[in-house]
Amino acid sequence: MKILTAAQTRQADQATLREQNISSATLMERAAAAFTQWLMARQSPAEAGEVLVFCGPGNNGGDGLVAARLLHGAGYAVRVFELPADRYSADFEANRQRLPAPVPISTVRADALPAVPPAALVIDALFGTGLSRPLSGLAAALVQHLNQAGARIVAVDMPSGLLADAPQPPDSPIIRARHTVSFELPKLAFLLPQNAPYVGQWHTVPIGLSREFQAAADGNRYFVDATLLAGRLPRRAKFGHKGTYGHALLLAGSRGKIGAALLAAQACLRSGVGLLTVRTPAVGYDILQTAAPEAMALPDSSPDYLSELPDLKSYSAIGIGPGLDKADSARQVLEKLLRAATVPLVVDADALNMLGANPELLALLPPDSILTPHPKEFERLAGPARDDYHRLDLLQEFCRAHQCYTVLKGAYTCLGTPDGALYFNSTGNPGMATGGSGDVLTGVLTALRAQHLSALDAALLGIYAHGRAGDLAAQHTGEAGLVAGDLTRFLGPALQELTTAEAF
Ligand SMILES: NC(=O)C1=CN([C@@H]2O[C@H](COP(=O)(O)OP(=O)(O)OC[C@H]3O[C@@H](n4cnc5c(N)ncnc54)[C@H](O)[C@@H]3O)[C@@H](O)[C@H]2O)[C@@H](O)CC1
Ligand SMILES: [K+]
Repeated sequence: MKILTAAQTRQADQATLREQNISSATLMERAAAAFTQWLMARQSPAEAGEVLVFCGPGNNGGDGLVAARLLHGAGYAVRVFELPADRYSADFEANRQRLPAPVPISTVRADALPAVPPAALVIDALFGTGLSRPLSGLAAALVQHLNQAGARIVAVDMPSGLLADAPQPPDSPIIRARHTVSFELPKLAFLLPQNAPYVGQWHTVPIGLSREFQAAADGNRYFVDATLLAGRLPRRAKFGHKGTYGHALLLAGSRGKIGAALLAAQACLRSGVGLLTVRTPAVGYDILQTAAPEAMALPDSSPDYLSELPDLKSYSAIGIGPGLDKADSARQVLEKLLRAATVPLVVDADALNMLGANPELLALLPPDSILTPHPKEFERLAGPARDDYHRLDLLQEFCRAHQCYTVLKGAYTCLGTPDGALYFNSTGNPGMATGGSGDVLTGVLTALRAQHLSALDAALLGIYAHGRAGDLAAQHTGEAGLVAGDLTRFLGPALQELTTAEAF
């Protein structure tokens, strides 16, 4: 799905009203009802305790007023507090009128901020996508007051004070929500680590926003879900043979890091490749032949580090990096590979660090290569980022400048493309923050590229299936117990879920 900006969200709102011939009040009722249902499914009136709804002057506040009415109707103990303002939105005014008389409503005053018991449930409906600048004055004081109260906060659409798609100055007052319940689509802000203390866990609830508008909207930021991947992974052909599914080469491993080569190899084998050859230093030969008998091993003459580039003519894709170490001989192998390769490359780990240390090599990257840095490796490639937003700018610039695909690994792994698009992955869990996870990803991506998928399809399917394998594995191991080898076991089911169904 697309990630819309705050301005586009407003336009989507208007398009929905026109398309469905409904009033803005109806859409607000629908949105607030979806929010309320989400809340009621998780907190009974007894569990919620006193529900304090804080409303700003716009439509976010209007959502809060509708939620207050619906919660009161369902037996929750509700109080409403509104921010003083010169002007309230029309739908705010209308819903203030509709608030049932037993629900107390008061105006927030700077000299007497309302008491917020720690056991209360706070609904933050102060500001949503209409926020145009950091909060100041009474709104800022109220946000700080609410954050300090220690009560559970559930934010409507956005934690108030956070901008949907732009950074704000450090120390701007922002609600620290435990949950943020947003409408239809996630906001860019939710996907960046620096905003996690404010957003808490985020959820989306459907409100029937115009599909046509979403499909046609300009923009190059996407949230990678199963719908976006539909049709990208073909079924295997009945009369296919191992030659149909490509021959991958992995250049990986060094003494003490043969495990990285092995994990990449196992992941590659589990991702549908027809044939796999692994080039390791001689120390890896017996290990690979024993632990991954399906792969062919092609040992280097050097015992501990790669030193020679093998003949490349048999391979349909090549992955380099896992466990390589920073030996000079391995750097020379990388350079020779960059000069010689005519097939897609996947570049990871120490191979990326070598590119960072020798930026002139970046010019040799074959077009449509996929790079898979974590943020530290990316910093070595593209320089330091001021914040998470600036890192995305650097990612776009880097991919454009080097005409490559870059998978910036993290909680919402972000794929940058040569044309400047950003794709945020939706799968995965913190259990995957463990040694070897990245080696597995390199194996998956190399396998998908070897099978002649485009760089975009391979990268999207690869990051999603890798995270999904992590989610399936964690159902068995828990997050803390997850090791990278578990991922390889669940790649098959993860890819199967994505495989295009046979048309009738
Ligand atoms: N787009 C959608 O799909 C829907 C949006 N709805 C709600 O409408 C919200 C957007 O409503 P609005 O556009 O009215 O915007 P908001 O309610 O987010 O805020 C706008 C109000 O805040 C004031 N304001 C903005 N920045 C401020 C600042 N820094 N300090 C003090 N005041 C400030 C504005 O003057 C205006 O009065 C969404 O977040 C959502 O909660 C729903 O009701 C219906 C569906
Ligand atoms: K809010």
